[in-house]
Amino acid sequence: MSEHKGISRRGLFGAAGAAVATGVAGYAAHSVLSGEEVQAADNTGPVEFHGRHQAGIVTPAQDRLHFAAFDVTTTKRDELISLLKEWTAAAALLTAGRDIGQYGAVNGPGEAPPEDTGEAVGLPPARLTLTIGFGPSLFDKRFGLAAKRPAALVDLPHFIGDDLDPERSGGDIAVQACSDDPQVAVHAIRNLARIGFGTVAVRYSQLGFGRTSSTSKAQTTPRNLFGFKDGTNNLKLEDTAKLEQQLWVQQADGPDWMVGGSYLVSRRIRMNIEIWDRTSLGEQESIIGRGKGTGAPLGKADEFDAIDFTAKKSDGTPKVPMDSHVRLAHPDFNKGAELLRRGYNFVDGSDGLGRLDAGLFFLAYQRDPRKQFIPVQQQLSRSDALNEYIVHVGSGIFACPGGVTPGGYWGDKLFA
Ligand SMILES: C=CC1=C(C)c2cc3[nH]c(cc4nc(cc5[nH]c(cc1n2)c(C)c5CCC(=O)O)C(CCC(=O)O)=C4C)c(C)c3C=C
Ligand SMILES: [Fe+2]
Repeated sequence: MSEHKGISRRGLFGAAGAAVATGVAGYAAHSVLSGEEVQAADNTGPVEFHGRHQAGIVTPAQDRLHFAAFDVTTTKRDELISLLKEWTAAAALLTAGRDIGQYGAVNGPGEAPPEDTGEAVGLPPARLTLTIGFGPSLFDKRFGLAAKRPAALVDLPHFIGDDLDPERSGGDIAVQACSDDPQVAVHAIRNLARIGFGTVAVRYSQLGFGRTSSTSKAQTTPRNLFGFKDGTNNLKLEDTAKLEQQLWVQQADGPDWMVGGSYLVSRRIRMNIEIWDRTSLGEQESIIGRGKGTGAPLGKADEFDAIDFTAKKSDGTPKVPMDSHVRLAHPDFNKGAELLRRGYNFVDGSDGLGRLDAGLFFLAYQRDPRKQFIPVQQQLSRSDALNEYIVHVGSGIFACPGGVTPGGYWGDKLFA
């Protein structure tokens, strides 16, 4: 862990006097990290919270997720702004691996509830990132934001096969917490929800494990619950020119408050793994369009070989079938559209019918969902061979603004 001022969770006990209480809304203003991302060799270190873009989008995907969608329960704009300020100050501390508040978990007065819930005491930051997004419903009449709703923040259309649960869909605000330690991610969401009591309420939340995408070429490609490598042909942080083209909102796109930001689409996709597990290896590979062992495109040897959509088998049929997932999702068949996928596996117990309630919590960031997620999903929902094994049961779309500068707060340009 890097050296910086303030009380780290590791050095917390008895150190309350070292906290300097000058932060936003009474939160201890420990100095922020001095600049570039600090990467401990064992992935326990912090990821810089401030910057041009929010962390948690293109920064290397961590192994665990706690995603929460909130409804705003206050009707007062000032209260919402105050909460966003408090959340920002807390997020800067949490991502630096520190307790929140002036006194943290255990150094406050014995008569009052602790400022920090305490379950992360002694744990390192574990690359925690906290990423905020604003849903379409926030731009209704309540907070005077209707004129600031980005044109790209559309309500997602119904897709063929959707079986969405409204209680697992939507949300005024989303916070994505990613970390390599599940306790650190859960602690972050729990404390943000606690700070928000009376102003926001959790609408739904989702835990995820085993990232299903790489967002950096330095990462190995993980596997999803169908056992396939997932994230091979993803946007990666090294593709800087492509990121400007496909991921980050540009000045010309507008609105101003979204420049440097990105749009998040979340889909809770239930995977019928018991049926999948009775499907032959050859059939599974034909459905995805890649080999299960190597992750290579069908007809190729290596994972990162380019897909040859023209290659034919001896019987004249395409090696990568017409209804295979990778063919239908590929930019060549989607007017060049790409996504930065950042999803996680989930298993939420079983469903009472002997089946695991398991799947993929699909998260994808993009510059404009009208040109990216929506047309790609329209095509997939019509023709993807994978549809026999999956069903989309939850959905959200969120405008994630650019990064916070020191002294600023989440959404400051939106509320300016
Ligand atoms: C609308 C976008 C997508 C949804 C929804 C989606 C669901 C989904 N995907 C897999 C498994 C794999 N997807 C793979 C590639 C891939 N998927 C999408 C988009 C959606 N997937 C894209 C854009 C791509 C890349 C296509 C390309 O350019 O080649 C792969 C292959 C490995 C990889 O490149 O990542 C797998 C495996 C599941 C199981 C799933 C729903 C549960
Ligand atoms: Fe996919």
